[in-house]
Amino acid sequence: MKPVDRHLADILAVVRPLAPLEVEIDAALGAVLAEDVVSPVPLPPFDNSAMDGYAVRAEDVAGAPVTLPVIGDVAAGDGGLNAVGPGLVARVMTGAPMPAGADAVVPVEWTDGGTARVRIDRPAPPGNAIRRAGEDVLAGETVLREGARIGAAQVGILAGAGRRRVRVRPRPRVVVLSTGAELAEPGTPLGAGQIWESNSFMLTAAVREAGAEAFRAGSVSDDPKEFLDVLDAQLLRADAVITSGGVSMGAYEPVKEALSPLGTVAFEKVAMQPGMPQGFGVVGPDRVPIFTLPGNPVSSFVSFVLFVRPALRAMQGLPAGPPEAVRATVTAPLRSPAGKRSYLRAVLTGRTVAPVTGQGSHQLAALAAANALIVVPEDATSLPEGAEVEVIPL
Ligand SMILES: Nc1nc2c(c(=O)[nH]1)N[C@H]1C(S)=C(S)[C@@H](COP(=O)(O)OP(=O)(O)OC[C@H]3O[C@@H](n4cnc5c(N)ncnc54)[C@H](O)[C@@H]3O)O[C@H]1N2
Ligand code: MOO
Repeated sequence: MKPVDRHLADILAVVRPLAPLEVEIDAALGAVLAEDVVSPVPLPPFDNSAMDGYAVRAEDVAGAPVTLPVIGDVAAGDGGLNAVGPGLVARVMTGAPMPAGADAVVPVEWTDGGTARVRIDRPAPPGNAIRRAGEDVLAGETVLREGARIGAAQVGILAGAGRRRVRVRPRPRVVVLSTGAELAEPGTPLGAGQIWESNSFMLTAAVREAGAEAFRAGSVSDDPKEFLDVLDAQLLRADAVITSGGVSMGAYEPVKEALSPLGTVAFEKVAMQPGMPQGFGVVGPDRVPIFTLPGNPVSSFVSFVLFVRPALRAMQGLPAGPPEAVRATVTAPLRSPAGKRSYLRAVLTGRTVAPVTGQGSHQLAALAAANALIVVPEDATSLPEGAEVEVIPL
């Protein structure tokens, strides 16, 4: 059987980062930056008041209480300003440029709030309540680096640094397709021998959690011809395809039957539990990567975490490799098949990890109750309670 690490390496050798493109910052959320972003000006661009109050010369209010004449108002957005001469003050608002001559702001709470003359009750030291030009960012300073995921705060600084468009790697568009004659759409009644279709919903959600865009193409029955037709129609909008089911040893394995003759998708047994039957390759004229995951829901999910998520990271230009793991002490003895790496569903709490009840690869409720996978190495068939194990947080 093929080692897990080699299967991932084979996948990462094929997938490529998507070509960068320029988008409006409105549309950049969730994408990965494909350039360093530099601010053309200092931020803030000018010295300005941090509070509503009065721009003063600190030396004039050192002996407060004092009463001084107010020469006028400076609002946020005001341009041409009068200088504040000795013994004079100007009323200023938060964000307003500091008038020349003034070197401190007295908050309105420290005054009687006067508009022609103002009584100032407390002294303000030089620099009080002033936000200096360049205090956040210097002119020419890099505010975001290539490879950063763009979240709300990153959209904020793009706009704040005056950018309207930005170069990003787009979110990969991933088509998700389930196969199986037994599958009924959730929300419809179950017929004899049917189960509700869960994998396409779960994998679509997993794709979105991984920062990519997902299109759920629903499920097709066990007819390889129908599978190929649907795949063909979906390829137009796909940077990658994920299928579930139809890849093991049964009499009706539409995915394997349809794709094997192409010669571009390899179906292999990977030394892992769950998730042994795996397929990966490329399809269509654009050689779109396709992941054919096993149909058992837990197998599908674990395969996504181990193989598809790293590939989607690589397509976004992010560092890609095996999922990050931590070490923890296990609260119960563990068993694992010889020669396979097991990924047991578990609850990780601090530095201890407890396997959940229900380790079958059909036991989706147990997966939903878990927040981590315990990794049991290929050469271990059992581990005692208290053993230190590797754990992948989910
Ligand atoms: N004789 C053998 N039988 C099986 C082997 C084997 O090596 N020899 N491998 C087993 C393993 S391991 C797995 S995993 C499964 C993989 O099978 P397939 O990928 O072909 O998937 P199916 O047969 O279509 O389905 C398996 C199982 O999962 C349920 N399923 C499938 N799709 C969905 C879906 N979208 N939503 C919910 N549940 C789904 C399906 O009903 C089956 O119960 O093969 C073993 N057999
Ligand atoms: O890969 Mo299967 O997951 O062992 O049930």
